[in-house]
Amino acid sequence: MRTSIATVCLSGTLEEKMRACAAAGFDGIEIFEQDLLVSPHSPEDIRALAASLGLSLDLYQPFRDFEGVSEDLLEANLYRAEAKFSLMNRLGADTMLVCSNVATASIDDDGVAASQLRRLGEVAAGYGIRLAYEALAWGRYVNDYEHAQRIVDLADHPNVGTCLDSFHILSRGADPSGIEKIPAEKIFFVQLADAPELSLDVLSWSRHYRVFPGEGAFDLTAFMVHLVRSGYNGPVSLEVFNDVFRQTSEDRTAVDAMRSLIWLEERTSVRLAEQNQLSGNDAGSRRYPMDLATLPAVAEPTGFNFAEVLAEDPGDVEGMLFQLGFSCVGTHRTKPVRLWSAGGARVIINQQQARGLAPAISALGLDVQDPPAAASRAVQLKAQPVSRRSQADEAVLQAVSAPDSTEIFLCEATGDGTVAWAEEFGSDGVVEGEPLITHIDHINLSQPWQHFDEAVLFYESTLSLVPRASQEVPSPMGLVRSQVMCSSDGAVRLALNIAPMALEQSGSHGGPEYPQHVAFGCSDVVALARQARQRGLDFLPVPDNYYEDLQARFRLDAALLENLQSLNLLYDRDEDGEFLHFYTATVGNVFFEVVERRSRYDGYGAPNAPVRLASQYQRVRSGSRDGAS
Ligand SMILES: O=C(O)c1ccc(O)c(O)c1
Ligand SMILES: [Mg+2]
Repeated sequence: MRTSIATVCLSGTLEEKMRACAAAGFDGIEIFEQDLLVSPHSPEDIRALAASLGLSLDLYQPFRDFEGVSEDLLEANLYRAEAKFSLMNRLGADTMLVCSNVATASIDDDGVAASQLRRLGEVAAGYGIRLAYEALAWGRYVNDYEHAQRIVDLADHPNVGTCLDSFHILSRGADPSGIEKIPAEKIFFVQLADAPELSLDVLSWSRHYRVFPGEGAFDLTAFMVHLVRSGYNGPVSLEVFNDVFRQTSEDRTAVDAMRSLIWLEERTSVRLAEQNQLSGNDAGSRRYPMDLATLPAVAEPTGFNFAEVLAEDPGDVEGMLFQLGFSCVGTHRTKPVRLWSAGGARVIINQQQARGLAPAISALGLDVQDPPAAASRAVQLKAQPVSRRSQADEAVLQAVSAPDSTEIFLCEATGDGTVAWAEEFGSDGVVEGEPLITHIDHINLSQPWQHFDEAVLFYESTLSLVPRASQEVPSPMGLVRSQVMCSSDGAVRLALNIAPMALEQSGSHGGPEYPQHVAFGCSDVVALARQARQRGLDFLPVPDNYYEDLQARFRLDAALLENLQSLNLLYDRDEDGEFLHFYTATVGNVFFEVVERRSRYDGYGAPNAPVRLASQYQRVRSGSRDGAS
């Protein structure tokens, strides 16, 4: 599949955008006219730059408000078009996007629109240029791709074809299966964009909220399946108007964009094979002109192998682990790194390269079936491989860096509770006795607001974690958007939170910049909390108002309520079961949670999240670990 991207997707100058597209691995680009108009470089310079970067100039766009106009206006429009055709000849671009008229059309007649497009096609032919006619979802008379196609058919000129844009088609709820009926040679160009579900006028939705495939709610895989079946084999181009992408690093956005397209290509190939099998076609013998690349298929992760906290001075964090019932299993034989363990939960405390750093979650390990295949898939999806110094005889660990810079280690699942690498700590990683903590239940990673969509796409495409419904949690610093990403059996759960901006700024007055946490699963949270209290654990305090409300909502047994309140435990209940949990104080940028899931409770105590955020905020404000409790 030939990949392309519109320059309008990215921030920066035209030159910066082009370099970012090339570095991310795109085959070509669409030049958005505005980017050229404001550039100090001549069309010839841009042509030469594209050639030196190995980028084809697949499209020049947009040409607006052409068809359905009076004869006077048509003359002016043809004059305007001819200027663009000669410009395109200088650029070396041979396809121009003509979008349906939104402003100046006065004649609602397909015959008129078609004959005017035909005249434009005749002029274009003289310049060797093809016109791709696109129905904008808010076009005056033409806003539907099948309507645009009827006009292209009527125009009946070899230089006049269609541009399909998934946003305009899917935002209006149109059925994309009609794409298969369009002759492939009449599809001159294809643009892809996804979008979140929003109730908004379609123009504002399109201009501000488009996202890359896989980051929104549209079924772009189905769209692509119809496109492949049509026989189309031209560029598949991303055209994403997004307020955030336009103001953040173009290099980073281009990589996010490329990841979305590689992943879409894979899912399309898988969906096509499934559908061919269902309909009795032999998938292998069924050939379409478009070649679809695949990725190493990997099974979803089966559990957390470890969490790692980086800290220059880890005393407080290790103290909390001890208070929670963890034991120090050993120190690494060559590095200032210790392994702490309780049941199947392992926490690595790493003092290497931690100078000046407050404690923070730096890495997590996932159990996977085939670590090299999982790492190779992630790297093909543009994840940065992580290299860590290791001795010749140490286990080779596969790892990649997530967009939030957490390092994700892909570890071999052993199934018996041991881990091979623990040997380097002089142990098999299992501690004596029966700790109440059994495993890592979930890990919560704060995400800078501008990289949230990228993070969700990353974790879903590279690790096969599936997003659950997202939540909005009120906090004193603003609304916190929370997105859980989960393996299907819940063995791996990541909770991604947008860090509100106020929290970012709180770093300047000594508070946590992006506090993140590890939640441990436990078999008896009341007993564990009692033991932790005896050992002097600093619990996150919970206000009395919370317990009054809890009683009003759940009519708890008096003894349970007393237990909860005296131990700073939080509580939730739904049709599936009950959830009891507590939080520790925050040290640097990290804190811990302990949870007990009763029956089949599958959530995270969402109604309690505002209580936690407010209590943490109180502590940051009061500037002491004792807070206002
Ligand atoms: O929003 C617009 O005007 C616009 C312009 C060109 C396109 O290809 C498009 O999909 C939208
Ligand atoms: Mg478009």
